[in-house]
Amino acid sequence: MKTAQEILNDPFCNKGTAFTLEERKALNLTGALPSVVQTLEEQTVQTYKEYQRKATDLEKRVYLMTLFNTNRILFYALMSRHVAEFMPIVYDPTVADAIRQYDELFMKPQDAAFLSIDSPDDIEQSLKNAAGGRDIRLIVVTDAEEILGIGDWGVGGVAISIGKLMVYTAAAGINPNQVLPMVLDVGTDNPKLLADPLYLGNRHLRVRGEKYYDFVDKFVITAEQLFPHLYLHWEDFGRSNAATILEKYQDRITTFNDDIQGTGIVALAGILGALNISKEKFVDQRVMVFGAGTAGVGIATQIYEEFLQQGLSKDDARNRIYLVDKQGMLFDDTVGLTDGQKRFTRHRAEFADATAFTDLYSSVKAVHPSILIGTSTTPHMFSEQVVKEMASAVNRPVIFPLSNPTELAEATAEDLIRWTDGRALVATGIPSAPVVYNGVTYDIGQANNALMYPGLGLGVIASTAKIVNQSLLSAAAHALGGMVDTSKSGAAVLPPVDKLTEFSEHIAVVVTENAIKQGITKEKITDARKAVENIKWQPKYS
Ligand SMILES: NC(=O)c1ccc[n+]([C@@H]2O[C@H](COP(=O)([O-])OP(=O)(O)OC[C@H]3O[C@@H](n4cnc5c(N)ncnc54)[C@H](O)[C@@H]3O)[C@@H](O)[C@H]2O)c1
Ligand SMILES: O=C(O)C[C@H](O)C(=O)O
Ligand SMILES: [Mn+2]
Repeated sequence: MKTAQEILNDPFCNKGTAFTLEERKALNLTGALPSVVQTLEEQTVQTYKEYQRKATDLEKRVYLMTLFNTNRILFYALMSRHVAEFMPIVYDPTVADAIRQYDELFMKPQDAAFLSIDSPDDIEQSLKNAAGGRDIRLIVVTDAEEILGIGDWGVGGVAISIGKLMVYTAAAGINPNQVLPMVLDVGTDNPKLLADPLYLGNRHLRVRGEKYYDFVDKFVITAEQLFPHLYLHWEDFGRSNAATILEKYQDRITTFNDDIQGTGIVALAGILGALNISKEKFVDQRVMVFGAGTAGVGIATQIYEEFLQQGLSKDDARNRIYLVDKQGMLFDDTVGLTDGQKRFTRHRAEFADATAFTDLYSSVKAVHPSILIGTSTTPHMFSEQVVKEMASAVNRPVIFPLSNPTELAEATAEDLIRWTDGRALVATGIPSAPVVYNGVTYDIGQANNALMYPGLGLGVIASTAKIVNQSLLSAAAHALGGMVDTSKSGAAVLPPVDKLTEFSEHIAVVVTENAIKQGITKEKITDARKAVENIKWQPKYS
């Protein structure tokens, strides 16, 4: 039998003051708690009051993490009542501050697994230790080379895995007893961390090449053996490794890259929502993606797939997509292209003066895209000049500055609405307040993969899908893209985050139906809605 201290210090079974008198007696907790017995509701009132007293977002976050480490049911009961308010605190953008200060703020590992490339023989035992005998169904793993847009943060990047999983549970009811946040500590190329005496990770440069891929492979094989029902989510890997890893595993195991695929489908959903409002046709759009890295190429891929689905030939689909990166517009003879970029390059012969397109403005001027997406990690690049040039040729320009966190966004929603005289259909990566312009209130959708991955994940797990393929991703994008209120002027292109739990469940059901239809489920599932409802976890004391 566990001691009082073991029970009260285990966030998975601690109820704190909600232990009834009978439970206290049976579990040897009598006298180990103040005498009043509270309900879960009363506990959420108390903790929310205390939360509101915290002065800064980082203090709020530290408080919530303490609650998370103390009583997981109470944490999720509270978060489920305040999803939209807590998202920017436990997740983006405040998670970026927590990652930058990981070593200074460190108190507890928050049930994460830390795998070190310096001791690959410890992988199995480390995973077992972190799982503690739990039946793990979902891992979010990062190697932290490209955290949001803030670069390499080494072992501290584990906080993004933890944050993503908090959203999985709060939004979609993924059972928190069945998840494992992880970091692959393969070193860091961040000179600040390498020189910091407080740094908690491996103090050497990133290991690359064969040794890195062998380590990743050993992790995947071991995790698949230990956890036979695993859904493996990759987060914030660097530009070259992210795509290589996804391509290696996506046809073999149930796996997903959030930055490539999650971002691709949320951007597509936002575009479908925008076109519902403008009443324009998808196949008529010209798309420019600025910042053609992991997310940018992922978005281009989903848009390309949608063009194909809507009847365009491969060539016609490609011809509607333009990538712009540091070199300017990407052509087939551009130096330093990634494999992903090569799929969407243009021919210089298409333009009279193609040598001139070395920046975003000249590229926009040449093409006049109807859709402009930013995943460049570079703030202010959607300048007044760029936006006005685009808007001079397009009636309802669709403009999504998606770089995170806040300070890296290519533009603010407010500027975009103002510069286009209210014509732009805008979504941003981080939450944006509504913009009031000329008497109209413009609600701004949040095109963050957090709108998609929880529902997709719930559907994948509920359906026991063997793989996450293009059909499943498209189904998820369409499930979300159809949910805009087109009747109201100034409507957002995506549904609001305070409806996240509702639409995540809808996405999950659609994904499950799709997996059943494709015949890619491991178990025989017939009723999609029931399968989803059956696995949804609720934050309630048993
Ligand atoms: N909203 C979302 O859901 C979401 C999802 C994923 C990524 N993102 C954001 O997108 C950004 C990129 O993430 P990533 O994982 O693709 O990173 P990445 O490093 O893979 O890609 C960034 C790309 O931008 C290019 N770039 C850098 N500076 C540039 C400049 N001045 N001009 C043009 N291109 C430039 C780089 O060369 C690279 O190709 C980040 O800020 C991230 O937070 C947002
Ligand atoms: O983490 C986010 O907010 C979205 C995305 O995965 C990113 O890397 O920016
Ligand atoms: Mn990410």
